[in-house]
Amino acid sequence: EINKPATSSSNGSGKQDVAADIVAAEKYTVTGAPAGPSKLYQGVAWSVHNKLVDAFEATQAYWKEKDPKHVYYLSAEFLMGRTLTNAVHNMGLEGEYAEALKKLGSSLEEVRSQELDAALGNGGLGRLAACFLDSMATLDLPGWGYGIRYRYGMFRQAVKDGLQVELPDYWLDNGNPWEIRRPATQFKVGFYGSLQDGKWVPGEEVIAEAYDVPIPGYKTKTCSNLRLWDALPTTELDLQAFNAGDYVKAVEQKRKADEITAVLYPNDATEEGKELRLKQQFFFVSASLQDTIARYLEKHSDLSGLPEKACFQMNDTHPTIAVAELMRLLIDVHGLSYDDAWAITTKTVAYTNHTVMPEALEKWPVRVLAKLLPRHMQLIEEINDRWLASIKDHVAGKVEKELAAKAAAVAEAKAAAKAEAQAAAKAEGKELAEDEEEAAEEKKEEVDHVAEALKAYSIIQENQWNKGEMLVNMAYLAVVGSFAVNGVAAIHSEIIKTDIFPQFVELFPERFQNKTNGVTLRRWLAYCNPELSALITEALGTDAWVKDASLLEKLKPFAEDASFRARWRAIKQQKKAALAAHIKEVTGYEVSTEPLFDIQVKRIHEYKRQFMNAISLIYRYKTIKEATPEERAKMVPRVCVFGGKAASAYYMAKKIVGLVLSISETVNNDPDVGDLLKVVFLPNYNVSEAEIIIPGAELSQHISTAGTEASGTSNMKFALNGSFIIGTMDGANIEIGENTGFENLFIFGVKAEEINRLREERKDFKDYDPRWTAALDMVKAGAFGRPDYFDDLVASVNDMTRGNDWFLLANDFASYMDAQDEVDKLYRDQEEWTRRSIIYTASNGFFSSDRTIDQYAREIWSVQPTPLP
Ligand SMILES: CCc1ccc([C@H](C)CC(=O)N[C@@H]2O[C@H](CO)[C@@H](O)[C@H](O)[C@H]2O)cc1
Repeated sequence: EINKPATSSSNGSGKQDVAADIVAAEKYTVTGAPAGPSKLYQGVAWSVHNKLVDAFEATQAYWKEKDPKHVYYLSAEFLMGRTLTNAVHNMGLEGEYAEALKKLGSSLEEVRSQELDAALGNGGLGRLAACFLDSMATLDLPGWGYGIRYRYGMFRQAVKDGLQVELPDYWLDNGNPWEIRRPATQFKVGFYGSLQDGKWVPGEEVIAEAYDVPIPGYKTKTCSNLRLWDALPTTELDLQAFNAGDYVKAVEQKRKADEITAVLYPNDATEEGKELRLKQQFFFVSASLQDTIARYLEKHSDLSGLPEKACFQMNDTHPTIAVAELMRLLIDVHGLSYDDAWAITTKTVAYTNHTVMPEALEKWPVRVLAKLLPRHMQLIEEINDRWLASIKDHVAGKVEKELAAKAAAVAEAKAAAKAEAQAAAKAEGKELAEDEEEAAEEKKEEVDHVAEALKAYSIIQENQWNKGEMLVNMAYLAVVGSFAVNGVAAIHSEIIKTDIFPQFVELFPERFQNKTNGVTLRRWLAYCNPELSALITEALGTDAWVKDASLLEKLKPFAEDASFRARWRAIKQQKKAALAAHIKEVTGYEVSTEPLFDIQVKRIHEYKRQFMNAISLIYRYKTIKEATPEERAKMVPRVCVFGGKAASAYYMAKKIVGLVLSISETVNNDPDVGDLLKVVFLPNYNVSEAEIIIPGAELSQHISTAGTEASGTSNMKFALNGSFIIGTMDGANIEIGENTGFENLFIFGVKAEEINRLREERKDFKDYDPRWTAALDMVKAGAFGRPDYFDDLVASVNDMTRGNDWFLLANDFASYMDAQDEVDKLYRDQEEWTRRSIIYTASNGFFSSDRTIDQYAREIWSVQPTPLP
C-alpha cells in the first residue's frame, strides 16, 4: 500500500549505497525539476522517506500487536517546519548522507534549504504540538498526532512599500516526500441536515482520507505517526449535472470538500467565528475519533474499555467538538446509553488551555452550531442540562449562604438604621409603622438568585455584547467533558483557575493541573546550533544531554573557565555572522557583528508589546543623534531584529509592523548613526527562520504585559542557546528566572496581580516617562514618515481619554528602559556576559519538551514507554 520509490540495492556490504539510493530516488521526483539542488533535495528526501517508512511500519506493527494504551494529540495546528535535517539526525543517518552527498558533490547544508516549511500552524500552539511529537517518539510513547492536511499553510509574509503583504503558501507544489497517502483509510463526515426521529440525517457528506507523516524519535527505533486528514467529495464529478450543462453543480461537491482543508486560519489569538472554521474543526475531529474507535474495535468488542486504551488530548478548544462527537458516535453509532457514553467520554478526553485572552476563547453561536451540527447541538444541550442539574444543589447551597450573609449584613444595617430611626423617633416622642410586602419581595428574589448563579456554570450562555444571542462556550464544554485541564506555565495555570474557571475549580479542584511547556533540544539546540552543541558535548564528554537535558547542569563549572568562555564567545560570534549574512541576503542591510544582537521574534500582537520595543529604539536613535562623540564612544552598539506575522485582519498589528519598517528605513539609512544602531525587520518569520535567528541572538525580548503570555516557548529556545532574556514576570519567564537565577535575567515591569488595579487607575495615569513622550512626539512629528498612518497606533497607548493603553506600555516603559540600560552595562563586560550566557544554557534543561511530555504521560495520559524490542 505504501508507495516506496525503487532505490538501489545494497552495495554488497549490506550497507545501503545511499548515494545510488539518492540518484535512483531523484528519478522519482514529481516535479521533473532540472538537475540541481532542488532535484537533489527530492532525491535525498525520497531516499530518507524509505528509511522512515521502514521504521514507521515496524513501530506501528509492534504497537498494534502489543496494543498498549495510546495518546492521541488532537490539534488544528502542527507547525512542523522542515523535516530533512531532523529525520536524518534523529535516525542517526547524518554520517551516511553527508558522505553520500559529498560523493554527489553536494552537502546536507546545501540541499536542506530546498525544502519548504510545513507551516500548518500560526505560532506557539502549533509549534508546541510539533515539539511534543518529537518528544513522544523519542520517549517511545505510543501516541499519534491528529490534524488537518491544509493545502495552503500559514501565509508567506512579504514587505511591500513598508507594509506587510500576505502570499499563499504553496507548500505542496513540489510534492511532499514526508507523507504517506492512505487511500484505504477513509471515513465519512457529515454536516448540516436535520434530526429525523432522533437520528441525524446529514445534508452534506465528505470523505476524510488519511495521510501519515512518520515521526522518528531521537536515537530510538520508535517512529510514531502524525495522521493528517484531507477532504474528498463523495462524488468527484456529478455527471448528470455535467450532462445537463450545470458545470458548477457538477463539481460543487469537489469544491465544497476542497474548501474544508484548503487553508489554515491565520489568526493567532482572536477567534474568527467563521462557519468554515467550525467545519474544519469537526472534520478532523470526527475522522480522528472514528479512526481510533475503528482500530480499537479491531482488537476489542466492548467500548467501555476505551479509556484504558486511548486518551485524547485537546490542544486548546479548537478540537473541543470532540466531546459531543464522541458522545454521538458512542450513542448513535455504537448504541451505548447516554450515561455509559458520558462515563467513557469523561475518562478519555483531556484539555489544555493556551490563552486567557477573552477574544481568543471560542464561543460558537448556537445558531451556527445547530445549523452545521444539529445532533451535536442537541447533545450539548443535554450535556449542559445534566451538568447544571448535577450542581444545582451545590449552587443553591452557595446562594443560600451568600444570601444569608447578605441578608444578615442588610438586616444588621437595617436594624442599625431602624434603631437609629427609632431613637430619633423616640427623641421626637413618635411610634414607627411595620411594612408587609417587603417580606414577600425577599421570598421571590431567592428563586431568581439560584437560576442567575447557575448561569455562571452554563456551557450555553447569552452573548453579553449581543443580548438574546446564545453562545456555546467551548472552554466550558472542554472543562465539563474532560478528566484533566491544564495550563502551560505555573503562573498561567494559576490564572486560569482564578480568572477563567474559578467556579469549576470550586467543584473539582483535582481536575486542574499545570504542565509547563518545553521545546525539543534536537531541533532547537543540537541541529540549529551544531557548533555550540559540539562544544557542549566536548565539555561534558558525551552527547547524552541531547536525550537527557538535565545533564546540561554539568556545564555550569565551565562558566568559570576563561578559555572555555573564549570558545563559547567565538561560537556565538560565528552564529551572529551567519545571522548577519542572512539579514544581508534577505533585507540588503549590512550589519556588523560587533554590536549586541537584540532579538524580538514572535507573532505580532499588542499584548506582546513589540510597540514598546519600537518606542525604546526611537529614543535610542534620538540619544545617538544628540550624543557628543565622547558619549557615542561609550555607547553599546546594537543590531535590533524584529520578526513576526500579523494576522491578516489584525489592523493594529499591521500598523506595528509598518512602524518598525519605517524606523528601520530611517535609522539604517541615517549616516549619523553608523553601526551604533541597526533596526531590521526580517520578513516571513517561521520555523526555519527561527533556526537561523535564535543561535545568533545575545538578548531576546519577552516583554508581554504580565498575565497575558500563557507561557512563551521562544524564551526557552533563546535561553538554551545562551541568549539573555529581558522580560516581564509573565508566563515561563518566571520559571526560566527560577532556573537560571533572576540575577541573570533583566526583569522589569508590573506584576500580574497589579494589572486590574492599574487598569482601573490608568485614566488618571500622569507620570509619563520623558523618554516615552520624546519618542512618541518624534512619531507624531513624522520623523519616520506618514505620521497620520501612525496616529491611531500612538493614540492607542498615549491617549487615556480614549481609555487606551490596555496593555500598560506607559506604566512599564520607565523600568523597561532602565532594564535596557542594565543590559548595556553588563555587555561592556564580555567575560561576565559570556559566563552568564553559559549559565543560561546549563540551567534550562528543565525546558526540554521531553520533561513536559514525561509529565503529561505520567500525570494525565497514563501511557507507558513501549520501545521496540
Ligand atoms: C481561535 C483563534 C486562535 C488561534 C490560536 C490560538 C492559540 C491558543 C494561540 C497560541 O498559540 N497560544 C500560545 O500557545 C503557546 C503554547 O502553549 C504559549 O507558549 C503562548 O504563550 C500562547 O500565546 C488561540 C486562538
